[in-house]
Amino acid sequence: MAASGFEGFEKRLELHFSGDDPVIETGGLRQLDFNSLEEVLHAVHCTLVAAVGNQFFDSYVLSESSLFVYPTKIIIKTCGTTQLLKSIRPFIHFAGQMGLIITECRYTRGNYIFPKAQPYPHTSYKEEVIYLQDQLPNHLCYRKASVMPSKFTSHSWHVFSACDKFYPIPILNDLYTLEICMTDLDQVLARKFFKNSDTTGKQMTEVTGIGEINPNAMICEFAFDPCGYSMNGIDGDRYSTIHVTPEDGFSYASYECMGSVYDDIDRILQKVVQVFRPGTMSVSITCTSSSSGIWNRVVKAVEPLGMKRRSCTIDEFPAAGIVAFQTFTSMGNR
Ligand SMILES: C[S@@+](CC[C@H](N)C(=O)[O-])C[C@H]1O[C@@H](n2cnc3c(N)ncnc32)[C@H](O)[C@@H]1O
Repeated sequence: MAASGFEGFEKRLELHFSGDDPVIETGGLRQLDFNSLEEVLHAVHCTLVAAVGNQFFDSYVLSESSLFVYPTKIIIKTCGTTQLLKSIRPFIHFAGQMGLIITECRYTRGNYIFPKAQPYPHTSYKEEVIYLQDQLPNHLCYRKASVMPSKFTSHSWHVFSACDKFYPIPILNDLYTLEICMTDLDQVLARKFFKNSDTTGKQMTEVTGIGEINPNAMICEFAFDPCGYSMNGIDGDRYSTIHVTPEDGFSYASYECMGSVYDDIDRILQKVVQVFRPGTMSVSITCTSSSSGIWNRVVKAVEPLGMKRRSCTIDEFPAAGIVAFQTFTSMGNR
């Protein structure tokens, strides 16, 4: 942990693979054994603390955030001073042993609160991109790196994506990835993420209202000592995940989910804002269809709760599709 405080902002990596049908039908990457996963996490400098899965995917709560393993996709997000990008080579290696080949890589993150505490290769975005370029095989030939700005130096969105020659144009579907980063949490609400001697993660999920964000989700949570909270939600083939650093001075919370444009995203956003009442919030949506205008629904959902939109930036990336990055600040009535 950094001497200055805990770095809540996560680094997030999404890797896609392809292979023969029999490999995928028998579980694909879900067949990765425990020792292999431990080896990858050792390189990243974090550990497994809880796990739950269903017929579609496996989810793991980590000492620093979360890991999701689908048959042909891995999503791993880690915070603190972890070295997330060091997982790329081992994941590609273990997937290769199963006959799976990487087809796509996406890396996203916000702005570190304590950038000077980050170890190599996370010392700067430039260094991260050089490292990513070096780790990925040549067949991922379509690559783009960009920093999407906002009005605040504290919130910008770093995006890198790479894919092979078959997928430069995203496959259109109704799915999106929603990534919310919140700072300056309401202090009264943040106190709920501090443990008493007998507080359980399950109690935090209930008391804070997190359990109401998606009542259909099966939740696997962990309460850290003396404070901090992480959870993974599983709802069919969709995941959601929340991580909370409640300490004053560097409080941070994140919410992420995979959703469909037909879902009630307004309700999800409103519940998330009500659980944390952040001073500043960024909302990033990655989707393949521009016609959905899903990002406009974000403004309509959160402005009535006393958040004002301060910026909106839109860009396009190979395979990932459209990324819309918006920032909001509280109007002060929280
Ligand atoms: C829940 S973890 C996940 C971090 C997540 N990215 C975030 O900031 O929202 C971080 C919180 O747990 C606390 N914590 C306590 N023990 C920890 C440990 N062994 N490893 C990581 N975090 C720990 C940290 O101080 C911090 O408040």
